[in-house]
Amino acid sequence: MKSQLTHNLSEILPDVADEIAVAFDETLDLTENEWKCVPVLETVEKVACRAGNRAFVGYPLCRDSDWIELNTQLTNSIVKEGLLLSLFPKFMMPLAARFATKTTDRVKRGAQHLAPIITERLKHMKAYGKSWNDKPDDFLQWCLDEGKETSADLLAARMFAINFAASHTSSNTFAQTLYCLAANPQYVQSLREEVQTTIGKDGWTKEALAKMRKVESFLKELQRFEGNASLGIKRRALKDITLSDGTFIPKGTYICVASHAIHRDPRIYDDPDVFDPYRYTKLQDEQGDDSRYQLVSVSPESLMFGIGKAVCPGRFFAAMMLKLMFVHVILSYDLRLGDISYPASVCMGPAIVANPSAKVMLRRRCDE
Ligand code: HEM
Repeated sequence: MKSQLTHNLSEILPDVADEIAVAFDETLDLTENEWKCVPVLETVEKVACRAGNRAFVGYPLCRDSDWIELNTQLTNSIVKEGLLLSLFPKFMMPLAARFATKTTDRVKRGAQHLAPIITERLKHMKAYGKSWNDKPDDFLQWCLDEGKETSADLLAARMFAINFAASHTSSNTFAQTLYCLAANPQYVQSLREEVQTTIGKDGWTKEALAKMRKVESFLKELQRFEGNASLGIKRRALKDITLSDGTFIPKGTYICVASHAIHRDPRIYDDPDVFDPYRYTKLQDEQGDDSRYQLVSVSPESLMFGIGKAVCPGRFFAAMMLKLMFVHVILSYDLRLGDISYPASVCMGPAIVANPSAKVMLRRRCDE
C-alpha cells in the first residue's frame, strides 16, 4: 500500500476529486441558494468513505450503498466487538470471537460485492496481460497484479483493513475542519483566493495542492489543535531500555506518548491553546524550511500521523484527500455555525472524536 498508493497519487487524484464532488452533491442535496442544516459527521463519513473507496476498489463499487454502509460502520463495530472480546480470558478469545464478533458475516457480505469484479478483472488479465485500455488503477487491482491474493474473502478482509485505518481518521479530522471553518468564516476569502490562483495556474494537480500553503497550514494546525487521540504511538518494549534521562523501561512494558499534550505544550508552540490557521505558513516564512511544516511531515513535536517504523503509511493519500475535500467545500459552499456555539470534540478514553451530533448551516456559494 505504502509504495503503490503514494506513488500513484497524481494518477488517482482526478478520480478522487470527482468522487468528492459527486458525493458532496448527492449527500448534501442542496436546493439552489437555500441554507440547509447539515449533520456534519454523518455527511463527512459518507463523502470520505466514497472518496477513499474510489482509490481502494474503484467505480462503481465506491458508490454502492451497501458497501459504503459496511465500511462507514466498520470502525464502530470493530471497536465495540473488541471491547466485548476483551472481557473474556485470553484462552477463550478464539472461541468467543466466533460468537462475539461479526467478522465472518462482514467478510462474506464484502466478498459478495467483490467476487464479480475480481472475476471480470482476472478475465481481462488473462486475455490482455499486464495492461489494457481503461485498466482500473486502484488498490484492488494492485493486489491482483501482485498475484498473491485472488480470493474474494481474502481481498474483502484486506479492503476492510485499509478502510478501518483510513475512514474514521480522515472523516474525524475533516468533521473537525468543517466545524472550525464554519466558526471562523473570516478565513474563507483568503483561502479561496489562494485556491483559485493556484488552480488557475496549475490546474487540479498534485503540484497545485502542494503550493496551497494556507490550506496546508490550516489543516495541519487543525490536527495539532484538535487531533484524533490524546495518546498515540502505542508500543511494547521488546527488551530492557534505559532512556537518556535514566528512565528504565523493563522488557514487556506497554508505553504510549501523550501526543495531544505535546501539541499543546507552550515550550514548543507559542500560544498553543489558540487556533492560529496560518501558524505553519508563518513558521515556514520565518525559518525557510519548507518540508518540516508540511501536513505529512512528522517529528517529535508533530505526532498527528505517529512517528518511527509504524508511522502512518497512508498519510500522503490522507493529506491529498483532506485537501481535495477542503478545497471543494471552500470553492462550492458558504457555511456558518447557525445558532449553536462551537461544537467541541468529545473525549472517549484516549480517543478525541469530532462532535457526533452537531450540525452546520450550508448553502451553495453565492458570491461567484
Ligand atoms: C487524517 C487521517 C489519518 C490520520 C490522522 C492517521 C493517523 C495514524 C496514526 C497516528 C497511526 C499510528 C502511527 C504510529 O503508531 O506511529 C496510523 C497508522 C496507520 N495508518 Fe493512518 N491516519 C490517517 C489516514 C490514513 C489513511 C487514509 C490510510 C490508508 C490509506 C491509513 C493507513 C494506516 C495504516 C495501514 C496504519 C498502520 C501502520 C503500521 O502499523 O505499520 N491512515 N495512522
